[in-house]
Order: sequence, then structure tokens, then C-alpha cells
Amino acid sequence: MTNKRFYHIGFGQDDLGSSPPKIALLSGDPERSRLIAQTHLQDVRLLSENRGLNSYMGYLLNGRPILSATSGMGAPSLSIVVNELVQVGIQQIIRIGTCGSIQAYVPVGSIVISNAALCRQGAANDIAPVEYPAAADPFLTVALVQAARELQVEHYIGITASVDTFYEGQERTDSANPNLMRSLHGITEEYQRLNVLNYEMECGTLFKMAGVYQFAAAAVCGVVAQRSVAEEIMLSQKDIAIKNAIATAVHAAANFELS
Ligand SMILES: O=P(O)(O)O[C@H]1O[C@H](CO)[C@@H](O)[C@H]1O
Ligand SMILES: O=c1cc[nH]c(=O)[nH]1
Repeated sequence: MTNKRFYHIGFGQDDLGSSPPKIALLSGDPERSRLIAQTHLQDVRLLSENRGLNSYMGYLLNGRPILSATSGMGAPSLSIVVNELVQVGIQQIIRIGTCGSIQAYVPVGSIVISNAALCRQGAANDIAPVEYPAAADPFLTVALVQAARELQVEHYIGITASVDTFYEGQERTDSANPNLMRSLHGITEEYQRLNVLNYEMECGTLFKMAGVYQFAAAAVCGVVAQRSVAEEIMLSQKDIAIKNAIATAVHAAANFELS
């Protein structure tokens, strides 16, 4: 054990006690990390609030120790947090995110469980070659699917497009930049035809890191936008989408057989 406190996440192994967690729930939004800790964990302890990367330690109902941590938005921030989480002993990471559906049959409010990612992310290229697969851990992913079934949460399993920008990279034109590069015009339709389910901004890099670092990663995202209809976030259904994603991930984390 080392008492090193990691520069970005703001805590170290010594802060995790004698039975440290091996599994982490990782949200983009610090408010989501707090919500998870407050509503789903027992004996919660705030570990750090450094740079908005809030981290909490607590216990699931079955007594399993767990972290609720924050990646921030996008792959560069996620890559720093994940690197440091692995250094404090984390071996399984479930990303709990939000996403935009690009398939008409995947509605707002439902969840997407990613079995792999189309990784169009610069940070991932510092970790592995562009051709390196961005694949979710099959066992952790099955645990998510099982959890969604048991909780009767409407869920879809498939490929997620992970990109670096919310606006240009996801072909949004109703923004400060209406001048999309030619290469991005029609990209959403192309992905639809390739059976990609959704857009978000972290899974691809997370999955590649898992392959290289040898930890298990999976992802569940609540659908908060329906891109076949509109560019906007459907705020009226954001809370239910997130609630569904959190409940599914927490259930899976409790039932997953730890190595
Ligand atoms: O809700 P989170 O987990 O942040 O995930 C999604 O939301 C952010 C964009 O709004 C990006 O980080 C994207 O991946
Ligand atoms: O459309 C969306 C919604 C959430 N997160 C994204 O990256 N895109």
C-alpha cells in the first residue's frame, strides 16, 4: 500500500480502508456521482471533490465496497481518471452515461448497453493503435443486460459511436458552428446504416484502455436525445433515462462475480 494521493482524483489507496473497492461506477457528471452515492450506497464517504471529479466510497446493499467516481466530459479527462483509478486498485469499471440515440427504435428514456464502440477519439490513439478493438468486457456486459431484464428496464444492446465533440462530431448544426466539415455531413445516417445505436463521448477510449491495462469495462447510457428527430436534449425525460441507467448499473455491480 502506498499513501500516494493521486493528483487528479485527489485520493489514494490509503483512503480506501482495509477492504478497498475493486469496482467503480464512473459518471461523466459529478452530480450523477453524488446522486448514486446518496441514493444507492451505504456508509458513504466523500473521498475528493478535486476539479469537479467527485469521488465517493460506499457499500452496496450486499456489503460490497464500491466507488462512485466522475470522469468529466470527453476522453482526455476520462483517460486521466481511469489511469489513476486503476493505480488505486480498481479492476472493474461501469460507465454510467447519457447519450443520443440515432436509431428510431431506441427511444428517449430507455438505456443502451454498449457491447463495443466505434472509437473516433484522439485520446485513444495515445493508448493503442486506431485499429485496436474497443470492446466491452463480455461478463460485465452480460451482468448489465441481466440487471436490465430483472428490473424490466427498456434496453438495447449494441455498438456505440464515441466521438470527441458533442456538436460537430455528432453532426449538430444548430450551434455556434453551422459550418460542419464536409467529412461530417451525413455521418449520422452512415452510422445508422452501420447499426450503430447511439452517440456519446467516452466509451471507446474506456474500452481500449481496458484492453491495454487489463481491467474489465462496460457501459450503460440513458438515452436523452433522439437524433433521428431532433438535435436537442429531451429534458423532460432526462431524469428517467439516468435513473434507469443507474439502477441497472448498481444491480449489475452487486451481482457481478468479482475475480
Ligand atoms: O452524461 P455523461 O456521462 O457526461 O455523457 C455524455 O454527456 C456529455 C455531453 O453532454 C458527454 O460526456 C457524453 O458522453
Ligand atoms: O446527444 C447526446 C446526448 C448526450 N451525450 C452525447 O454525447 N450526445
